[in-house]
Amino acid sequence: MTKHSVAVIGAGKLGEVVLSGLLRAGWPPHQLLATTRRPERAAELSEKYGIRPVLNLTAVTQADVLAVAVKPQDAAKLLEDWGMKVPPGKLVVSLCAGLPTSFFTARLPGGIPVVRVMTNTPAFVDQAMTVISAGAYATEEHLALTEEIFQPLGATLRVPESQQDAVTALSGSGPAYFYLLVEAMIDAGILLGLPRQVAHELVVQTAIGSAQMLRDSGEHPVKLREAVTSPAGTTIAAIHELEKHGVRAAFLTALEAARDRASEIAVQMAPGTK
Ligand SMILES: NC(=O)C1=CN([C@@H]2O[C@H](COP(=O)(O)OP(=O)(O)OC[C@H]3O[C@@H](n4cnc5c(N)ncnc54)[C@H](OP(=O)(O)O)[C@@H]3O)[C@@H](O)[C@H]2O)C=CC1
Ligand SMILES: O=C(O)[C@@H]1CCC=N1
Repeated sequence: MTKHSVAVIGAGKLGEVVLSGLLRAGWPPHQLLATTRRPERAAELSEKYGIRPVLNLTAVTQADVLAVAVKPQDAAKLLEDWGMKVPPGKLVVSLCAGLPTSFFTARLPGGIPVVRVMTNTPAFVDQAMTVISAGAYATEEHLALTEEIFQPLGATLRVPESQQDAVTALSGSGPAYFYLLVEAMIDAGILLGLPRQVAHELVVQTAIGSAQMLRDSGEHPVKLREAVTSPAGTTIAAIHELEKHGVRAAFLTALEAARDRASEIAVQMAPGTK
C-alpha cells in the first residue's frame, strides 16, 4: 500500500466518489482527508466513511496529494485562501472541468507540480474512465502517483492537456448521456404499454449487456449493431426514425457544445491562462 496520504479538497459528489473508491481499494482511512464548506457535509462524510474532515489549510499541510474537487467557479477563491501556502513536495491534482493546469500554477508557489484529471461517476462501481495530463513541473513520478490513486477506480489513460476539454465532453459528462438514453427508452417502454418496473429492468440489463459486449468482444460498434439489424426487421424501422430525427448529428453538436463549455469555463475563470 502506498505511503502517500490524499486530501480531497471539496468533497462533494465527485470527491465522495473518489474517497469511497480509495477506501474500497484498501486505502487506510487515516491516510485520507476531506474538506468541505459546510460542517454538516463534513460530519456526513466522517460518519459514512470514517475519514478525517479537516480544514483546507490542515489538508494542505498534512496530505501529500491535494485533490481539488470544488466547482470550477469556486477554485479561485479556494486557492486565494491557501494556494501560496502549499509547501514544497506536494502534488496538486485538479479534478475541475475546464480549468487548465496553468490556472493552478499561477496560484501556487513556483515548482509545485499540477496534474489535471478528468474522471467520471462510474468510479462508484470501480468502472471510471480517468484521463490524466501533466501540467507544469509534473514529472513521470507525479503521473505514476496519480495513476496509482485512480487505477483502483477503473481505467486510466494519459493524454496531452490540450485534449482535456474534449475528454470532459466525452467521458466526464458521458454517463449523463447514457442515463438520458436509458430514461428515454424506459419512457418508450411505458408508451408501448409495459409496466415501468419491467421496462426499467429490460433497458438496464440491455445497457449492461451491450456495454460488456462492446468491451469484451473488441468489435466495432457498427458490426455489433449490424448483427442486431435484420433486413426489413424491427431494428431498422427504429433506426430509420432515429436517423430521421437527427440523433447522430445531435450527439455530434451536443458534444461540441460540452467541449466549448469547458473552454468557456477556462476563459471565464482564468482569463489569459489558457
Ligand atoms: N460530478 C461529476 O460527474 C464530475 C465532476 N467533475 C468536476 O468535479 C468538481 C466537483 O463537482 P461536483 O462534485 O459535481 O460538485 P459538488 O458541488 O457536489 O462538490 C463541490 C464541493 O466543494 C466544496 N467546496 C466548495 N468551496 C469549498 C471551500 N472553499 N473549501 C472546502 N470545500 C469547498 C463544497 O462543499 P459543501 O458541500 O460543504 O458546499 C462541495 O462539497 C467540479 O469541478 C466538476 O467540474 C469532473 C468530472 C465529473
Ligand atoms: O457537468 C459538469 O460540468 C461536470 C464536468 C464533467 C461532468 N460533470
